[in-house]
Amino acid sequence: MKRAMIVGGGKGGTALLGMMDGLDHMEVVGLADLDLEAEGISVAKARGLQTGSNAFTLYGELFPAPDIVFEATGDEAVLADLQRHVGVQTAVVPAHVCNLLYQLLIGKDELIAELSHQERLHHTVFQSTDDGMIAIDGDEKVLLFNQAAARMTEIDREKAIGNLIHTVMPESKLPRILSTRTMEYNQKQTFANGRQIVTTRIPLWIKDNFVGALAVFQDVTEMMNMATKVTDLESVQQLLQAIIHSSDEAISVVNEEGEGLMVNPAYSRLTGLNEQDVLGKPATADIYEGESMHMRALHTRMPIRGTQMKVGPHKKDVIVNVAPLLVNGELKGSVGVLHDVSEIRTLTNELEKAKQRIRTLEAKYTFDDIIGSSPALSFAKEQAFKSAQTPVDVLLRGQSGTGKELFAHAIHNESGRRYQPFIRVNCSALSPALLESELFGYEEGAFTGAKRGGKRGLFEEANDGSIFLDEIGEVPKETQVKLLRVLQEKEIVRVGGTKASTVNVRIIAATNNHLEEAIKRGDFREDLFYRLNKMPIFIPSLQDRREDIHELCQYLLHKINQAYGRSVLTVSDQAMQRLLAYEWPGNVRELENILGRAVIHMNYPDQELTVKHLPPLAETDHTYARPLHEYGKQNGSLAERMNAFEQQELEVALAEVQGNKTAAARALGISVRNLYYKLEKHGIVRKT
Ligand SMILES: Nc1ncnc2c1ncn2[C@@H]1O[C@H](COP(=O)(O)OP(=O)(O)OP(=O)(O)O)[C@@H](O)[C@H]1O
Repeated sequence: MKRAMIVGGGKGGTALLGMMDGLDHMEVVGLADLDLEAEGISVAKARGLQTGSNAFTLYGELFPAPDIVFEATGDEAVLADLQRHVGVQTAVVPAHVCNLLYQLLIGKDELIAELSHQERLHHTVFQSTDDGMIAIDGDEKVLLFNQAAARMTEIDREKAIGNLIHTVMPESKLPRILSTRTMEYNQKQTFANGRQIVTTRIPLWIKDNFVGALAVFQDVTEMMNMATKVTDLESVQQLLQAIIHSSDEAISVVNEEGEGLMVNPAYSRLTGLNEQDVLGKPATADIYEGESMHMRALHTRMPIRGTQMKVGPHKKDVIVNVAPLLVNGELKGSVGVLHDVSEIRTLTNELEKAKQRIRTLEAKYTFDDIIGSSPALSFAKEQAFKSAQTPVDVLLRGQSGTGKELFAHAIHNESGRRYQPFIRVNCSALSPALLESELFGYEEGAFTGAKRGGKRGLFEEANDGSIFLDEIGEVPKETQVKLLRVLQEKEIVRVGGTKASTVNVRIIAATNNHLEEAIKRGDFREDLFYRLNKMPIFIPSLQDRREDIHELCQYLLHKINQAYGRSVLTVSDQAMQRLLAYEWPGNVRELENILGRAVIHMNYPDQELTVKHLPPLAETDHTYARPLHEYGKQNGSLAERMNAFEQQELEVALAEVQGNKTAAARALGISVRNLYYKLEKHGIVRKT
């Protein structure tokens, strides 16, 4: 058995020590190394071998002396000296052989032990962590694939381990680390199944040896989704804020505690308070006078509308609407909208003005709406049309329902005052006292119940426009004086007042009364009559213009169809005969009523109005423009027949000259006075 000594306690020496364990013919007796802490020294000591830092010393101490000295990559010069002085056999083991030996004998075991140790450690860590971990060796084989990795990649662990990473996970970037050997921190990656991860890729070194690469990663899919949602929420919030900010309504929002959360620029403009003054402050911060409606809304969880209060340093009068903010039934705060009362006042004034303008539009008819082309009606229209062009006051005379109001509208609309007010007053509909205060207005305190500040009268309201005094014959005598004053002086005096004020109003009066008789009875002032009667226009009664009945029927049926949603187009010949034969004491209004009633009696799809639809009409003796020869066939005394003839002649003569009495009297060869007498006798005046 040969005795050997090893010089060098590094990897080479350690490797030689291990290798010689298995040799039968050689025994290691000592190991020298300058570094007494070297690995080989520790192993040698553990085996009870002699050790030392100096090869010469150790050689001398070893007895019997060794037969051979091995230099394991140590100092070859030392070895040569040793051989020369001591005469011992020496051998140099080259460095790469030493490394190989180490790898083979010790390093490999150690690596395996290390790996298995690490694997155990890793196994515990790997499997218990939520982080995914994948490790590959230098050949790209999967060494580690923990449960979290399997869950995130949806790849079976058993199928992954031992296989090449790119066959298991083609998208893996770990092979890159094998070539770069550089760590990659927090890299974003998307797996084949769509899950998003953030991974850190680590090169694996064991001692100086590069052995593979490890990836440690977290699934951030949920986080990314959350982040998107948060971003969405943020943009919704931004959108809401932008809406609130762009609103012209003053808005304030408080949280569930009643602390200011948001106000918009309109709020600041109205209250004079900015964000710093209210945000995070109690809801009462902006109130100068009144109770906080925010707090009440939060307390009651009910909206509150129309509360008046004063806000801000300028004590602005506002009306507040507040509503609680409930999200899924949970109270989140309250939102308030403030309205400037002064703005509301302005709006009210505007509304009043608009109302007045609408009232002027109440003069809705024009001459085109006056239907009929009979000479009598055409004459009246002509007169009215002409007078419309002048400022003259007009007196419309005619039976009830002949269209006097229609004429009044048409005159106003044809005049230069068409864009100014048109006020209609029915003088018979108001009590004498009320009529006077309505027409002329009153001063404050004029009577009990008079409004503070007094009230404008209708003449004042109609200033620059026209006033239509319907049923002028019904005006009480006391008021007639005042009317005369307006007509003559264009001045009014309010009830209870003394001061006269000027008005610029055209008067269009109407009556179906025989005013001349009223004068005789003392009921109507003569001076007023003559003043009004400067421009009288006689509207012919319907029985005096039966030729218009056809045209009127068409027009009125159209009007009724529109009102009742019907489509009646014609009147049968027989029904028309009936209508033509009737006396029409109620004139066009009565015709409209009769047709309306008939249409109601018709079945829905019927388009022709026949006799059966007509309500009973009182037959009349007055036949219109009956041919002369037919008079001979009439019954009655000569006086009666002459009477009827005279009436017929008067009517024809009047119609031919469009109601002009002077012309009619001339045509008949009688005086105007006599004509009036005869018209009166036959009741024709009342009708025209
Ligand atoms: N020529 C006409 N063309 C069309 N409709 C007419 C005509 N005349 C009268 N009417 C209609 O007959 C109805 C009565 O007319 P209006 O009120 O003008 O008569 P009036 O003479 O003022 O009556 P009253 O003296 O009773 O106030 C209204 O519906 C009106 O539209």
